[in-house]
Amino acid sequence: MQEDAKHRQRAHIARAGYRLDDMGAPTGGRQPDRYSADDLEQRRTLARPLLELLDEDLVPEVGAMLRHWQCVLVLADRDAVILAHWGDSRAMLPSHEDWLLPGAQWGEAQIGCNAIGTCLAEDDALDVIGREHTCDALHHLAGHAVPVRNWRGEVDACLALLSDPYRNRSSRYSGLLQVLAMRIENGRLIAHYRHRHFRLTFSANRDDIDGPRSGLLILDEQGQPVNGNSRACWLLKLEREALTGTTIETLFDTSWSALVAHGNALMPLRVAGRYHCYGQLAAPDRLVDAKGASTPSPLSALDLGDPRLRQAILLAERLGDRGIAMLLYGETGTGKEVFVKALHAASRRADKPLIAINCAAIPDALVEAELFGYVRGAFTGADPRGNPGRLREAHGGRLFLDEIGDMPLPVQARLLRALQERKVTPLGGSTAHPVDIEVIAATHRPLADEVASGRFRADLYYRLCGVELSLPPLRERQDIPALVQVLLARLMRELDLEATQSLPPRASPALLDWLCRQRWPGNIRELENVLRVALAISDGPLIDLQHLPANACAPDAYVARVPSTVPAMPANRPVSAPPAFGGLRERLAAHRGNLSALARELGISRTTLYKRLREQTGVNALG
Ligand SMILES: Nc1ncnc2c1ncn2[C@@H]1O[C@H](COP(=O)(O)OP(=O)(O)OP(=O)(O)O)[C@@H](O)[C@H]1O
Repeated sequence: MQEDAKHRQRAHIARAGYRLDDMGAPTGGRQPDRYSADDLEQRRTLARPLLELLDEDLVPEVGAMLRHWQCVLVLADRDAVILAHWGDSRAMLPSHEDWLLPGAQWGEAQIGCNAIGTCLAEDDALDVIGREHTCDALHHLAGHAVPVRNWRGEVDACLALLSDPYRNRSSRYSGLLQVLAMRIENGRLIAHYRHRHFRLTFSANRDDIDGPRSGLLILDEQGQPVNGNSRACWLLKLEREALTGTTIETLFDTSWSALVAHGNALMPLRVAGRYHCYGQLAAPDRLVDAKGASTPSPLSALDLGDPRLRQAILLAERLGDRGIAMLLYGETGTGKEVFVKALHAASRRADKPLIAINCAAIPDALVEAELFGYVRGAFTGADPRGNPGRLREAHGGRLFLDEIGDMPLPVQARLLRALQERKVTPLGGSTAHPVDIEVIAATHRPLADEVASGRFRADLYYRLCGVELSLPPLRERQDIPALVQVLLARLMRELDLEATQSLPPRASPALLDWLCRQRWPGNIRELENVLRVALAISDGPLIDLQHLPANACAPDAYVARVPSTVPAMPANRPVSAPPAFGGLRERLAAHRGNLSALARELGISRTTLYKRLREQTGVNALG
């Protein structure tokens, strides 16, 4: 086994030599190149969950060990760029200090054979000691590195321990790195699947079933394996991709129902008739939740690092269950609906209905019936069976009144009464039905202005506005790189590219820079559309400027879609800056009246488009 490891190690270093011969190996003692502060910031933003996991959980546990061993723990990203380091930098020669600064590039192309760059090139754990380094400046260094995997099993970072070769304790360093890498891989898998999937951990050692060295399989609700950690693949002698083609029965000589019947108790298993082990099943958090255990809020999943969005999330988390009406501000496409769904899912009413009504999308004459319902035969054209209305449908749960500013004045008076009395009387009826609902309303324009101009009732405004939350426009968000990554991962699933593309899509630094500088009148919806096309055009995992759709390619043309007079947003107060949608009727004609196609082109929702058409032309675009 040890011989095997030595052989692999020699093979890695030999292959590095061939690669470097091809590239023209750098030698000497020059300082490593460093990325600019902006680029580094983007890289650190993308790696934020990983950095937090290390900072908050792992490093505090191993910090004493690092000090005792006088070594430095280093995290580098997929491109071998140093993101952070911890520990005792006395392990390094003083002349090495710059080599550890965040942004330093340890790729083979930059500094030749070294633990970090070569580990990432080989996708395998590796030691590079003393003179095995290409650069003489590193001859007084011992490096040990392991690849770090994401939930898909792909290497997206590298952890290394660096020390003085005379203090080097190779086997201990490698052991520690392996445990850290396994904990990271397991943590990322669990975080990704925890809400909807079962987790089966298995190990020959019953006392170590919770340990990082146990196999971990992710199973869907029918018990079908969908993913697993590297250890599970090794124990089951399967490639990760092959897991989805197996069943519990073939893997463990037991049935899914037998596993479920054991609940979360430890149970003996046999790995495909070969050897005995122990297994333990954990239910999805969604199911555990129902039994009262606490899980992270789905709202916090929206927090990618923007301070204003974080403030809205914190407020919503604190006040979501206190019966306080909330008024949500945000331009079109900033994610108001996504936010409300997450808020509801995070609240105590999560298993009760969330009923949404878009006041802008319903003809004025029907809003009242839609909200309050009607009895049989209340008016011509009504459903002969009557209709309970949206307020009663939301009973026990939450009512989301989107585009509240468009609610007709007479309906506002009725809504106020219903909210105060907590009772609803359907149109044409005489019985008042009690309703218990939380209310959240959303608007893209300041409701206070609507009140001042007499288009919105002041008393209803105060009733709805227990607390104001605002979602920042995309152009002001500070977490665009992280959001791009989230959107790319989702679009990859949506476009079904997972089967054909093994690496997760990644935006190039140039593209991220460009995306961060746009005005985005259609906000996240528009960004999503641009990325959807770019992902479809690109034929590999790296999405770059040349993959942008034609209308976005020329940055000037793209920015010019929004007049330069668009006012800057005040820091804390979201004000709608409606994009310039001139010539809508002509554009609609060009799409042969297809509203969805035009909405897609403009990066706005169909509802917003419909409203803009009404505002511009005074004509009902649908009719
Ligand atoms: N945090 C997020 N992560 C990923 N996608 C998001 C996020 N927020 C919004 N989106 C996406 O952006 C698009 C617009 O979101 P949403 O419909 O919630 O915005 P909105 O503010 O309600 O828009 P409108 O006012 O036009 O109805 C959707 O496709 C949604 O999936």
